[in-house]
Amino acid sequence: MTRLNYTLSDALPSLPKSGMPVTIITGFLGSGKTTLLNQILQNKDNLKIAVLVNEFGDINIDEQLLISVESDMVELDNGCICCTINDSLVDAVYRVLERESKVDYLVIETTGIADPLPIIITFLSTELKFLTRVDAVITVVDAAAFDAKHFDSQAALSQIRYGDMVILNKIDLATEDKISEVKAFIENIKPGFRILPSEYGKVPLALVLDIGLTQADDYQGEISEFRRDKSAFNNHLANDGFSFVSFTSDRPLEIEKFEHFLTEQLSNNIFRAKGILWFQESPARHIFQLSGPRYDLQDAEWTSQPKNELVFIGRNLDESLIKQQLDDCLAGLILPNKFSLPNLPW
Ligand SMILES: Nc1nc2c(ncn2[C@@H]2O[C@H](COP(=O)(O)OP(=O)(O)OP(=O)(O)O)[C@@H](O)[C@H]2O)c(=O)[nH]1
Repeated sequence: MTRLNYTLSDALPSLPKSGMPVTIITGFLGSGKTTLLNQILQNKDNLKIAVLVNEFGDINIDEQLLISVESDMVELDNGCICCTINDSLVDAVYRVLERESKVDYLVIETTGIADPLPIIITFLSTELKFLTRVDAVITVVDAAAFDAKHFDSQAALSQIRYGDMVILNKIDLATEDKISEVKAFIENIKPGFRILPSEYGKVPLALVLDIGLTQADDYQGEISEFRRDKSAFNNHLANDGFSFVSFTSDRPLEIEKFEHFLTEQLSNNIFRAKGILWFQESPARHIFQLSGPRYDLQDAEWTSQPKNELVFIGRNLDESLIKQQLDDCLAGLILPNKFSLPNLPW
């Protein structure tokens, strides 16, 4: 990946202000949040950035996709912090604040189906308001996939409504007309909104970190409502109807069978999939990404025992069917030599 010409020491001469600055990266499934986070981490210079990654599913794929971050700087939280807010989020932020080596900045990546509002409110209305400063809520939008139906997801709309700026990502995949259409849609929700077009999250860091966009006073109404009825903020998953299916295996897949699964069997209610794949035919570790109609595989090296780890996210998923289809992609059992049958005398 190319390094940006901006360094953080150029960009952020004024750090720190009061409280640890926090940037919340939100945006729908597959829009490019982890890609943006990787860009930030690759260009962070000497700034000590801790990241809090919240993932929907029971396998931490994002952790394995994050590059150039010291492992002790990542806090993980499976599930969805917007649904289990307060305690787990507050605890995770405390763990960051209590680190021996001082952390300069915290970046949070929410799940793609998270409503960012409860997360923002947790920072603005709990004891975290004395310890941190929400700098900006950045919404990553897929310029090619987003449309006025916003994936039939309340959370996707909330991500725009409660963002402080939009990174209009994947412009390489969108036509000029589509980009204008998405911009107009966003403008309509938030007139005058800052919209930054990008490819693979490549944006100058000075435009995304320490920009002081979040105005706590704007949230007084929501904070009162939240204090009155927390549950109203917690039911988006039921509304949006997303679920996940995860699959792991210590046996390799067969490439041809897996391709057949992708092209012939994959149900169209699967919106997003990601994982680490092991193919019988290849010594490489393959990073698999599927977002809407597109998928790709990137080669990497194994740093641990090869295995398959996959998560599928969508609506009304048939878990047993997906697992059966993937089981059918596994290579046949190969008996290790020591278990092979001896030459019998007859
Ligand atoms: N063509 C293209 N692909 C992109 C761009 N940005 C990200 N991608 C790809 O889109 C896929 C999803 O990107 P991620 O960064 O994992 O998306 P995410 O928002 O973190 O996804 P979730 O964690 O599932 O919500 C990956 O295959 C990325 O390589 C872009 O600007 N152009």
